[in-house]
Amino acid sequence: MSRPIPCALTIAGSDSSGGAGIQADLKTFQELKSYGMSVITSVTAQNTTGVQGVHHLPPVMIKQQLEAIQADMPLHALKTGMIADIRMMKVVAEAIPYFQAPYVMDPVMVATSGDVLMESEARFYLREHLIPLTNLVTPNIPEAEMITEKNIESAADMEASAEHIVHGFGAGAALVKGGHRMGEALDVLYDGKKMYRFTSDRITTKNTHGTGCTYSAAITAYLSQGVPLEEAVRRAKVYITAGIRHGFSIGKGNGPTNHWAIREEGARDECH
Ligand SMILES: Nc1ncnc2c1ncn2[C@@H]1O[C@H](COP(=O)(O)OP(=O)(O)O)[C@@H](O)[C@H]1O
Ligand SMILES: Cc1ncc(COP(=O)(O)O)c(N)n1
Repeated sequence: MSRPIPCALTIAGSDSSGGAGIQADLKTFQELKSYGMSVITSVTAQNTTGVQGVHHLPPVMIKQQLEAIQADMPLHALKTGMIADIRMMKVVAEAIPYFQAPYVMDPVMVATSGDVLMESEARFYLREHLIPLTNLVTPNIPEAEMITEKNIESAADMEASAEHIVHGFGAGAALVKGGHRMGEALDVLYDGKKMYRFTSDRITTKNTHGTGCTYSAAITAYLSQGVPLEEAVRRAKVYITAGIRHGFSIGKGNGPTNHWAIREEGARDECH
């Protein structure tokens, strides 16, 4: 009997330049051999220099997309990215339990370019109503600080933040990403029992558009294939590191990650 095809869903915003959002997620699912599906929350007019315009889809249309998938499609893991306001978050929060699949949340608040992608009052709704539904939350340092309302200076602070997000706000697990610090690119994972550290060398590059989207999509793809959480993060860290190392210098601003890198590199494991 042939194995069922792993199916992964992204609920996120569209990035017209193809580096972040829905486009990054679907490229990652495809590259990692999961069947990719999408629910679009907002359409952004965006390129490597920033976000020029945003149009939010009506919540009823987000609901319809979710119902279309629920009615017909198998699903083995899902992720959320940009969900800009409370009305959209409500629709997503109602739908998640019906999928009965691992849920990875990338709490997208501000783009690499500095453009705001989530209304400020929606942050509290996300914390109270969406985080408790997650199997994993993947904040970068500014997002983790926003969620816990505590500053992060050191690696120990990152670990305390991950614990706080799990025990204080009910996430299944938390991966606090250190892309915004100096030195080694350290991420910490806390799964409610154990703390893990994932590190790679820091790569000198401006091409980091879509790194958070790509990383959480890679974790989601591996989870859809039944890979356990810690191993899924370990493999996703290898994927994103290769993608950043071989990022594209296209456009005038922050170029995107390279989804072919891992194939071309032969999955060289440079993370520990
Ligand atoms: N310059 C870099 N060199 C190596 N890894 C990086 C670099 N910048 C970010 N990363 C890694 O990319 C992933 C995404 O992290 P981060 O940039 O913090 O997320 P976000 O895109 O959400 O801001 C993390 O694994 C982080 O450690
Ligand atoms: C539609 C959309 N979703 C998410 C991001 C964040 O991505 P990043 O912070 O890595 O640029 C983005 N720029 N656009």
